[in-house]
Amino acid sequence: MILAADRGLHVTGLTRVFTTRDGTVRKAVDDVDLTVRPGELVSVLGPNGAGKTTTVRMLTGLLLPTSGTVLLDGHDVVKDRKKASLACGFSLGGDTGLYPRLTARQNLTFFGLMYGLRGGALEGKADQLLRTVNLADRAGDPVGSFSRGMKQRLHLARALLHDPAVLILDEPSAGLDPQSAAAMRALVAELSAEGRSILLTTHDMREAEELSDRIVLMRDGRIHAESTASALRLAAAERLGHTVRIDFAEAEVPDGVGDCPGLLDEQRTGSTAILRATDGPAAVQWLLARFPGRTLSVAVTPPTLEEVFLEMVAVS
Ligand SMILES: Nc1ncnc2c1ncn2[C@@H]1O[C@H](COP(=O)(O)OP(=O)(O)OP(=O)(O)O)[C@@H](O)[C@H]1O
Repeated sequence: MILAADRGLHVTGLTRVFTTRDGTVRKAVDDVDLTVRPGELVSVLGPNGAGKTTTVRMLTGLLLPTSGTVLLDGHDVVKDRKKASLACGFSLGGDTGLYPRLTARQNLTFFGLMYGLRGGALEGKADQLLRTVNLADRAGDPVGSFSRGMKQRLHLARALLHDPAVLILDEPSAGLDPQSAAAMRALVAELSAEGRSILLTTHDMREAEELSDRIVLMRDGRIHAESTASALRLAAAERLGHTVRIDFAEAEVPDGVGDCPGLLDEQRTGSTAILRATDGPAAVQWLLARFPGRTLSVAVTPPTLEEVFLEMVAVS
């Protein structure tokens, strides 16, 4: 029996060291702790080389950790490989993992057999998943003729064949056109709402912010920060300041705006000023008191997730 506390993904002290041919030792992943509970969606963001792919490969059992543990619904990915693989579905994208000469349905049938599905149950599951990922009308076409977006969707269907509790998705919408990417996000959100634990990597800040309960920022193999998108943005505001947009009810931004306390930067276009201030709410108060009845609208926003990310990358 799996205890409720063990459900989902639990990673402790995960470390992977590579030794290159010239003898250089590189810690690609360094002491990573991570938990994704049932129904939670966590996005891992990081610059190229941060260690995301190496982490994902260890979570899915494709790469042995140097040290640390990965539990998938309570099953150790190294010691209890079979049960762990039944608890986890993964979609790593790309051309590997699908047979190009087989049709979409034949691919799902093949992998379904490997998971122990048979006969009507297997056929039913394959049909249901083909509908879920919107490929029912292309079920009989060879996968080699599929676009990248169609392959991404088939990868996801493959990952769902055994109805896993944990889903690991490496850049699920990479390279997709905006419409296909939006459809993929909607699908991932549905799978999360079903109560699965989902961990995904992405370079798309909007995707991360839209989908995630929590965001993990990785750099140099380590977790640099982990929180909700809004908490990360608010914390960054203390360092980077807020953006204050103020529209005046007159043709031009009046003189004196530049005297706003804590001003870091100022841009003016016609009757609109966009300021960067250390304390946004205090700046708004000051502006409203300084220009009473002369403003149409004022909005204060913390740094965007992209700005949080760029700040992390800049600090080395
Ligand atoms: N097989 C390997 N041998 C040696 N070094 C490796 C190996 N695989 C990865 N690395 C190194 O480990 C570090 C992390 O790589 P990884 O591919 O995990 O990063 P990533 O965050 O997924 O990057 P990207 O966003 O480009 O996919 C990099 O410095 C990389 O060069």
